[in-house]
Amino acid sequence: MPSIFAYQSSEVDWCETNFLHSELVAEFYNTFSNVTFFIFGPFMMYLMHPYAQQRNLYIHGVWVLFMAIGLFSMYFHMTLSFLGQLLDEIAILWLVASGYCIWMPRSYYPTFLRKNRVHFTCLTVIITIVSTFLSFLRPTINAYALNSIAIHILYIVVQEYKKTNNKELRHLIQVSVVLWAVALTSWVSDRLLCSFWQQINFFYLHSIWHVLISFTFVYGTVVMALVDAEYEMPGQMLKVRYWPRDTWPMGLPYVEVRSDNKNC
Ligand SMILES: CCCCCCCC/C=C\CCCCCCCC(=O)N[C@@H](CO)[C@H](O)/C=C/CCCCCCCCCCCCC
Ligand SMILES: [Ca+2]
Ligand SMILES: [Zn+2]
Repeated sequence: MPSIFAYQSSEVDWCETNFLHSELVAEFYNTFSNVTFFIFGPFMMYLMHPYAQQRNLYIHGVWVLFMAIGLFSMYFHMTLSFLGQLLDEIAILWLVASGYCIWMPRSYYPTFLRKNRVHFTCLTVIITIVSTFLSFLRPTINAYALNSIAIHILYIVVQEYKKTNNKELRHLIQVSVVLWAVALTSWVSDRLLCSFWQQINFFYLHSIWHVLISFTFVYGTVVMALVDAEYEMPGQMLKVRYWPRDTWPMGLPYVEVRSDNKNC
């Protein structure tokens, strides 16, 4: 039985040809396409700092986990080791869990929790600890299980889309869903249609997934911050801004906190 650190000890192997560009890096493009996690992580931490100060400083932990995913994902694609695979998947699990604890609107909590965020956080942490142990049992299904969490997030986002008249929020939800749908199509296609992609020498779908899912996460956090603020930050208004310019057709969204003076 190979060591968990050994190159190619994972049962998962992505469509990109192994060791094509280097003897040390198994999947070159899949490894270096994780660079977006290292760029967006610290940058979003900086842009969202005023919001985190007002709402909850634990939000910075989300960006730390996001960067940890980039690091573990790089290690995984570089080695295709079992340890790399598990670290990557467990970090994703904890990122999703921390997103739930911070931003899940109370109206979606199970009724027995009576809209208590502390109790919801405890329940989420217990489920996440159990899932962390379960992830060792059938490692090949972990990624599919993680992707299926998107169905629940999508349900919440669609409900909030139907409720809101906020044009900025509606636009951000539309962009997030399109980004996520294209990202997921790339991920699934790399997994299931690899022989076709190899015939036409196009091995980049999983790299495209890395870039698109990191953009989805940035857009998704701004969506959740706006939804959450409607319930949890009365008297304060969140204004959506884009880096580097609000007027550019593409940019990184973030929120600015303003006092709501409509009662003055
Ligand atoms: C109210 C709750 C809000 C919680 C928001 C949490 C959203 C999490 C979104 C993105 C997570 C980023 C995951 C990046 C993974 C990158 C590493 C990677 O590629 N790993 C692969 C192996 O290399 C692995 O196979 C990937 C597994 C699948 C991970 C799926 C994560 C769930 C994505 C859920 C996105 C829902 C977005 C819906 C937007 C409207
Ligand atoms: Ca490969
Ligand atoms: Zn990956």
